[in-house]
Amino acid sequence: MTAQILDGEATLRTIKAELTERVAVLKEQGVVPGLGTVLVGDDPGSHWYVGAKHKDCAEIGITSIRRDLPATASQAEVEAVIDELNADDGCTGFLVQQPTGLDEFALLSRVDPDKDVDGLHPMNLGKLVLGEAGPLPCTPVGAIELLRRHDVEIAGAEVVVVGRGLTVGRPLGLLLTRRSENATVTLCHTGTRDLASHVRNADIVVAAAGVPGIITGDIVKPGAAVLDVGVSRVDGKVTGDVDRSVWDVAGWVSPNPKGVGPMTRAMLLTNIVEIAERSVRS
Ligand SMILES: Nc1nc2c(c(=O)[nH]1)N[C@@H](CN(C=O)c1ccc(C(=O)N[C@@H](CCC(=O)O)C(=O)O)cc1)CN2
Repeated sequence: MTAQILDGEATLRTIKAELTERVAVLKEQGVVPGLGTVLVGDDPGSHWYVGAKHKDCAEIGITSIRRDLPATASQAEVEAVIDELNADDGCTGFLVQQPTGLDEFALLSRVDPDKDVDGLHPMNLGKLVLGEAGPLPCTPVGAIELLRRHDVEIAGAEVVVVGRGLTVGRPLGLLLTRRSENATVTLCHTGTRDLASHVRNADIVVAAAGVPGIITGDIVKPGAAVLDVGVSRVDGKVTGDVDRSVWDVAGWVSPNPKGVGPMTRAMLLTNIVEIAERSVRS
């Protein structure tokens, strides 16, 4: 068996085409959505991600504001830029690219929750826990959208999420257990005693551990959907958590790159457009 591909790049292209039409409608109503990004330091990966986000915006008609700060920037200097974007009417929403090397909880908390396009402000994470509407974190919601758009059944599925980080594992567990998704989730992490026994039972596996090759074919249920969200750099190349042997056993695999990464960008664009649409309605 060779698994089918959960193609994030093709899905990003489809979502961009849908959003281009929604941005055009907003413009007819006098609203031009604008994304702001705050980038601290010289990390090449972060520079690539931020560059890609601005390119995506330009392609669908969203303006963007880029604030790049040196690695020597202090907490207070970054917070001053956040205050500036909070007050800027041309900025529909913005994000602070992670990692910054600074106090990230303080930075996230300082972003106006109504402009939080990453869905990572404590108030918006609280809304997710309470089941209230609000912007959702881009990578976990992107993983779910990737499954949906390839007709992988989520309701009733046994899902194993490997990794308990703030941007992927923890919010993904919350999202998948909402009534709208209705999955049963096991959240595994570095303290899990027998990872293989959990993965063997799963209809859907989401690997976000950042450990290259941690998910191997011998521990995957035949026909399962396996999403590779882990990002490590091995000899300068992006390497995921899913070993090549999984492709011979699984029913679906999201490659890495070109799987969930592009979906993170698609959901960021969606969050910006939704915030702009809400501003028209209110
Ligand atoms: N403020 C945030 N910081 C970070 C987030 C986030 O959601 N918000 N997530 C990651 C990085 N990230 C978005 O910022 C991101 C990751 C991956 C991709 C992507 O398209 N990747 C490509 C490959 C890129 C490469 O070759 O390096 C792919 O998977 O095909 C986009 C955005 C951490 N920080």
